[in-house]
Amino acid sequence: MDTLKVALLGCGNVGSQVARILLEDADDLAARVGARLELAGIAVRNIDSPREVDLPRHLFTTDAETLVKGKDIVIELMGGIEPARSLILRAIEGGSTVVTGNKALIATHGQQLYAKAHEAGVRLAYEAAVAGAIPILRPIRESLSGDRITRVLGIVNGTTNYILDQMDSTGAQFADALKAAQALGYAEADPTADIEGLDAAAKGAILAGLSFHTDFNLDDVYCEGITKVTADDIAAAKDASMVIKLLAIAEKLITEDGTEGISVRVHPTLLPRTHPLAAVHGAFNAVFVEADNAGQLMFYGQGAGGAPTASAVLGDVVSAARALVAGGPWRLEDTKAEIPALPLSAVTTSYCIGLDVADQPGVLARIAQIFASHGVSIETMRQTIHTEPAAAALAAERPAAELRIVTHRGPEAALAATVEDIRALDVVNSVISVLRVEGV
Ligand SMILES: NC(=O)C1=CN([C@@H]2O[C@H](COP(=O)(O)OP(=O)(O)OC[C@H]3O[C@@H](n4cnc5c(N)ncnc54)[C@H](O)[C@@H]3O)[C@@H](O)[C@H]2O)C=CC1
Ligand SMILES: N[C@@H](CC=O)C(=O)O
Ligand code: NA
Repeated sequence: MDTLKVALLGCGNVGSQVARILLEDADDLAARVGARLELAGIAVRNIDSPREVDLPRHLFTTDAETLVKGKDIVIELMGGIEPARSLILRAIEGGSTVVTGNKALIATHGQQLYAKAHEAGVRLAYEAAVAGAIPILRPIRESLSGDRITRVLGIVNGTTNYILDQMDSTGAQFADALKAAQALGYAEADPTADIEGLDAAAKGAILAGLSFHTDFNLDDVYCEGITKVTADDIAAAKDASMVIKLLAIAEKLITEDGTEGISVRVHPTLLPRTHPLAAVHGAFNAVFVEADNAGQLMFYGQGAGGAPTASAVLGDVVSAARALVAGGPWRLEDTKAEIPALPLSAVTTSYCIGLDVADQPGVLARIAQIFASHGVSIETMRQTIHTEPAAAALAAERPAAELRIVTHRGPEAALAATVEDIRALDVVNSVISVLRVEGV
């Protein structure tokens, strides 16, 4: 039986699990591939760092550049842009198949990497980059390639879903929930990427690119993270039988002037508790795909964590290794559509606006008048009289009330302008929160 040489770059949460599976399941993998996958080496920063998985010391090297030379398959699990990008380019130029889980890299330098892989006739696979263990990229790229996708909507970041879920179900504080997500191996090396929505935005760009056969990168994605979501927002959502989730949404839209475009956005979103995505707990992810002929599909599973993500990496490795054994050519999509990315202002959505207002006659009428002036229609309005007035109300020395207003769907630009005009009203102490609503 032939042997395929595999280099592994990075031995953290995911890399260590990939190494474990390559060694423990070597016989099974060989039977599935038709060749043995020989782990030739693992590039690390420090050979003596403690690791969760016990791996043979002779495999470790700090010389990643030499390790990638002459390998059939290079697996990149270091994360970050450099030196991951240069090492991947070197591997591609050397004729190696590359498997990576690095969404930050694919969403920023994907086009350069695909072009190089295309030129070299090698495969670049990254199923682990989006929604961890969930097979989502291959179904979009292959199973749905005969259909027309119109919308992709999902929870694609495990860390933020874990944090929001803990805050909702146990009343945990944001910082404690984040620490737990880090300890469980869900968070990025710098968790800012998770909580500011950038990780989900990178995944949104990748999903949009494959779904709409065009090139998108991180800059095309409107991105809002969860750092402004407060315990009060979560409690208010609960009162209204809603839940807050960080969603990535990519959809095809026709603008007012008839132009077709794609909107890709990531933001905290209110969903009814009866919505299927509301039942996605912990670090689980779920992605809805809507296509012209298939209708609605939902993909669900573990979106983060060492072993689940390693499963997706190994899936790509086995698939690429089989292609190498069969000696068949690897074809990437040749022709791309050129559908523009649309700004957030082109989107139609619904808002839930939380306001701290003066509790006095005429306030509701003045607020309602502003909605009317922007053509935004109110669906529900809920008023709570503060037992403990907010700081802004105390400063204004007047009784205060909290309003939660949910609008009907309307143009994002009109909704945003409405909020700005309301913010300027003298009877409004503060705009407590603005959350978009889906699924109602
Ligand atoms: N942890 C997760 O749940 C998931 C992670 N990913 C992606 O997989 C990749 C790896 O993630 P984790 O394993 O969680 O990260 P990690 O931070 O646990 O591991 C990365 C490892 O690479 C090593 N490394 C970094 N730069 C290096 C260099 N120049 N030379 C040698 N070693 C270097 C680090 O020392 C560390 O041990 C990232 O791109 C991440 O976005 C994708 C899906 C899920
Ligand atoms: N940090 C990411 C890891 C998987 O992509 C997440 O929390 O989802
Ligand atoms: Na995946």
